[in-house]
Amino acid sequence: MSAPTVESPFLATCRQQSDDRVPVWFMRQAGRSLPEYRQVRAGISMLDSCARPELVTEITLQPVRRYGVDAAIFYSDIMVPLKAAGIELDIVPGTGPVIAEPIRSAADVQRIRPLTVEQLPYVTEAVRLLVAELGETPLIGFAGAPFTLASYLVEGGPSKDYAKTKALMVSEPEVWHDLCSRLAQISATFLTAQVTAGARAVQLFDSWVGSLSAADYRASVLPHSAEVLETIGQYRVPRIHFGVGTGELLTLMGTAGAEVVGVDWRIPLDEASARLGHRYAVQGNLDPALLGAPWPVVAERTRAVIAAGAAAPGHIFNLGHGVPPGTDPAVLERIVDLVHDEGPEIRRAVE
Ligand SMILES: Cc1c2[nH]c(c1CCC(=O)O)Cc1[nH]c(c(CCC(=O)O)c1C)Cc1[nH]c(c(CCC(=O)O)c1C)Cc1[nH]c(c(C)c1CCC(=O)O)C2
Repeated sequence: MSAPTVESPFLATCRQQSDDRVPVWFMRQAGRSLPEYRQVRAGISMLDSCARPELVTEITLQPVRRYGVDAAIFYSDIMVPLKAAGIELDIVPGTGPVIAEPIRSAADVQRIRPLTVEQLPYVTEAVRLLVAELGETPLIGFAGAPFTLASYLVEGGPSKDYAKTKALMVSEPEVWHDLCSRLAQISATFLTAQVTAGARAVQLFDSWVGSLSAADYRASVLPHSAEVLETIGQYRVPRIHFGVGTGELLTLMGTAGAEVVGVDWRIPLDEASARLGHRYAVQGNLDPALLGAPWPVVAERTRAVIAAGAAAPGHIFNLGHGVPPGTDPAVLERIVDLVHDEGPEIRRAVE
C-alpha cells in the first residue's frame, strides 16, 4: 500500500498512487435520470444547452451535489466540437445525433475544417466557472474518439451495424484516414479547450469501437486515437480511454497512450486487467441494466466489481456504460455510499 496522498482519490487512482479508497463517478451522471436536470433543460435543446455556460455549470454540478461522486464530468456532447467546426447536425431526443449531410466521399471529407480553441468560447467559460465552484473535486473533460465520431458522420445518425462506416474504412483507406485525421484534430482541440481552462483529467469515448475486429482496429483506428491522446499528453492530466464491447480490443487499446482503460460489463475487471498486462488503472464496470434490480442484488454486484478491480494497479468504480434515463437516483446514491464505505475493506480482503 502506498502512502495516502493529498490529491483527490480519483486523480491518485488514475496515477496508480491510491491507497485502498475506491473513487467512483458515473458515465452520464448528469442527465435525464435526475429530476433537477429535466427541470432546468425544459424547453432548451441539447445543443443550445451546451452553449450556455451557467446552465452547463449547474447541470454538471447536479450529480456532484446529489451523489457525492469523486469527479464531475463536463456537461456537453461529443458532437459539440463537430458543430463548432461547421458540420450541420442536431441531437434528437430519444434518437441521438443526426447529420444533415452525411460524409461519404473525399469531397465530403474535405469540407471538414480544423477547429481552434477560440471557436469554443462557451466551453472555456463553462469550465472556468465550474472549476471555481468544484473546489477539490476534479473535473473530467471528454471528447469522442475518431471512430465513434466518424460512425455518426458517415451513417448520418445512430447505427446498429456501422455498415457504411466500415465499407468506407476498408474500401477507401485514404479517404478514411483523411477523415479520421481531421476528427483527431477536432477532438484534440475540444480536449485542449477543457484542459487549458482547468479540467484535471480527460476521457476519450470510443463508444462504438467494439464493433471492429482487432486487425481493423489496429490498422484503421488505433493510430488516430493514439494521436488524440498524444496531443493531450503535454498537459500531464490523466487520460481515460473507454469503449463498449472492447474485450477483444483491450490489449491494443492499452497501447493507445491512456493511463486508465474503461471497461464495459461483458468482461470482469480482473480479466480485463490481465489482458492489459496489469499496466493500467481500470474504470468500470457494473452493468447499467442491473440498476433496476432489488438493492441486495445491486449491492452484491457492486461488491463483486470492487473485488475484481483489486487485481488492477488502480480501480475507479463506474458503470460499464452510461446511466440509463429511467434510473432511480436513490440507487446511484446507495452505490456511491457502498463503494466509499466498503470499498477499502473489500480491496484489502482480496489483496
Ligand atoms: C455516443 C455519445 C454521444 N454523446 C456522448 C457519447 C459517448 C458516451 C456514451 O457512449 O454514452 C458523450 C456525452 N453526452 C453527454 C455527456 C455529458 C456528461 C455526462 O456523462 O454526464 C457525455 C460525456 C450529455 C448528453 N448527450 C445526450 C444526452 C441526452 C439528451 C437529453 O437530455 O435531451 C445527454 C445528457 C444526447 C446524446 N448524445 C449522443 C447520444 C447517443 C445521445 C442520446 C440520445 C437520446 O437518448 O436522447 C452521442
